[in-house]
Amino acid sequence: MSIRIYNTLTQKKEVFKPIEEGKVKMYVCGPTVYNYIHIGNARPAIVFDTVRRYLEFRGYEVKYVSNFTDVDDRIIKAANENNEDVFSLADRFIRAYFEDIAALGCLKAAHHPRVTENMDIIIHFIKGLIDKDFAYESDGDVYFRTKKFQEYGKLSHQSIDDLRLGARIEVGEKKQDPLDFALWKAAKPGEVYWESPWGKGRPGWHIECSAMAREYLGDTIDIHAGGQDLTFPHHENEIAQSESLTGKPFANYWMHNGYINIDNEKMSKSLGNFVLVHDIITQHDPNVLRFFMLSVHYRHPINYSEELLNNAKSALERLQTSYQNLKHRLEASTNLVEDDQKWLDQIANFHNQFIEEMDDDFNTANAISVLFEVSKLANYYLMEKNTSPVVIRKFLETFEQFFNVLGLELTKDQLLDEEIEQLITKRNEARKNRDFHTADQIRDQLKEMNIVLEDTPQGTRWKRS
Ligand SMILES: Nc1ncnc2c1ncn2[C@@H]1O[C@H](COP(=O)(O)OP(=O)(O)OP(=O)(O)O)[C@@H](O)[C@H]1O
Ligand SMILES: [Zn+2]
Repeated sequence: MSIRIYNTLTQKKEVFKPIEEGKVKMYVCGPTVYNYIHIGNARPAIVFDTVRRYLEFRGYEVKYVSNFTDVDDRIIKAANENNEDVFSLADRFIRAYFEDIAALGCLKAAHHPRVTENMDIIIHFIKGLIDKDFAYESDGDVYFRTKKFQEYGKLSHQSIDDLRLGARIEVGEKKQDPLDFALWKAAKPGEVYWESPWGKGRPGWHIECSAMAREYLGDTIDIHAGGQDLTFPHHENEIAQSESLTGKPFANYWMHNGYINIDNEKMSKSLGNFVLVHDIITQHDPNVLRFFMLSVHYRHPINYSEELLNNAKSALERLQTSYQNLKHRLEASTNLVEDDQKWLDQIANFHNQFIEEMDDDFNTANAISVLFEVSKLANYYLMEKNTSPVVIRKFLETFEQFFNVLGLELTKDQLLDEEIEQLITKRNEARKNRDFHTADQIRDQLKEMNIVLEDTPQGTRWKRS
């Protein structure tokens, strides 16, 4: 079986064929760093990190690049409001971004290029477009000549004529046609600027990604990704710029994640309806947030609520407990049992199912359902009187592999079911011996670990609070 990817460009799932066998070049549009990221911004980071992990699991060597937009209007505004210079503000939020996404289990990219460190290659790219008459200078600004790129609209499936209907030239813009967009913006007085052949200024947003993707990955890349809102105009413009310059396709597969919504409205900084990753990971294990995101297919919207996050927490804990119980039992299993093969076959079957689901456009939601099937089978197996280390190890390995592909952690500071049972037995013995001091100590120790005991005529019951 091969991996199939839903390609926004063709609006179809397509079999994935890399440009170079065994290698994948992948570019994911990164954040504009003027604030902490909210959980909507975290979705592309988590989703495409999982795509990368899965491609690596399937044997590809992935070169993953994700940029920082570290100069733009919003950054300049935030820096002014904060009485801080643009560079130090951007730097602060880049550091915060790395901390947040590392907590969420995202691997580092091969490169995290910043716009301000790639000004030469951006200016060079713009010059190339002017030389080919795909761009023109106008009073210190440079604009892309959109109508010259015949295929404009192919990613967002809109015709140039339709787009023209909605386009206006804003006050202060010096373009020749309403569809043209800025590649270089002349600096306003007092603004941060870079020298260029067109005077002091800074780049437009779209050109940055075209230039940096080409610099770090080449003319044509395999996968270009980002949130759904980037399809138009950002990615459409990236295609126009890159393909006009090189005459080659820019990216073979375009992937877009759906929104994180709150009360069915897109979470965004401008609407103020956001939950910062920075805050939420002080209250919840970041693994829970990652698990929550991956429980839904990446193209579907997620309506965020605290309740859903709590459900994700219990679901993840069920899987983790199952793993812990297996681990605990491993030491106690010595027998090779005759029907080992029957269990091993069932586990292998789940293994194949997991791969089938992930091959199908990275369906993490269904892959997680397979994990629950593995866990159900494991719990059932642990009820057997004789267990074999071979089978237990296979269960453990399966959990470890799948959790690793999803970027999730299996262990946490929690007592195993069997450890709890042992402590309860010890406590009951102490009570029988009228050693109430020890009995109380055990009860307190368990309480600290959020385990509540209830003594009933049938014996002691326990639950996690
Ligand atoms: N609510 C959301 N759900 C999913 N992805 C999102 C959401 N909001 C932004 N993104 C994605 O986050 C990534 C980083 O985007 P960026 O830093 O430009 O944020 P943004 O779109 O400006 O956010 P905001 O709309 O809150 O200002 C992009 O890939 C973008 O598509
Ligand atoms: Zn981009």
